[in-house]
Amino acid sequence: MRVKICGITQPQQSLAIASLGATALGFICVPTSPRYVTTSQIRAAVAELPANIDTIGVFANASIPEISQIVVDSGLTGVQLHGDELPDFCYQLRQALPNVEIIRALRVRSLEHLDTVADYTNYVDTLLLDAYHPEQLGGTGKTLDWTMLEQFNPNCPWFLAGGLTADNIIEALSQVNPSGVDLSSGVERAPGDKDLDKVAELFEKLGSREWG
Ligand SMILES: O=C(O)c1ccccc1N[C@@H]1O[C@H](COP(=O)(O)O)[C@@H](O)[C@H]1O
Repeated sequence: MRVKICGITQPQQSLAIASLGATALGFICVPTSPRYVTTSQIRAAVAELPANIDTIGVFANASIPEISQIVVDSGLTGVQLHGDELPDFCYQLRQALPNVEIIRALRVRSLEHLDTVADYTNYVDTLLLDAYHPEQLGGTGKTLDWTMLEQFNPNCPWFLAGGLTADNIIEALSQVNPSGVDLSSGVERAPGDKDLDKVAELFEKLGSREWG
């Protein structure tokens, strides 16, 4: 299972979190976020990491030239679109960045909202489901109603996100069957400052689940 730890702001933490077992690290490129990092901070973190770690830039309603510039300058392997980006935007981004993973994050308000997922699956590599919050785009610590996702089985891989922690990850995965999980505030001391003990506990829980 892919495990993405998002909202990294400190290069030394990115290496430590990768060593603990993360398969992907996320860097917030949304200027209003308390976890925002600049292109040069991302480049410094990416340079420290082994090549098998996916490095994902998180954007919200940025333009294709802006996203492309940051991806090229920092060496990111993927882009997470966390705003109101439409399927055509994902298609255009794919043309601009053909070798970069495109993850469309959907902030799910209701079961009906899940119907929009089918509009995206032809244009993205991966989906990500996050909880809806009326004032914040992400990193809210709010969980989704997992029972709503019991039958969720899109035509592409998907991450479960939203309020996941070492304490609730096993319960979440007993109800839904994602290709990966994505955690941010649930493994932090403060926004952007990851708690390595919580990250280690997360991987212990995930490891014990894999071995039954
Ligand atoms: O973390 C942020 O500050 C952020 C800002 C703008 C868009 C997305 C953001 N984070 C994403 O939110 C989800 C869930 O976070 P949490 O585990 O509930 O804290 C995650 O995918 C982050 O990438």
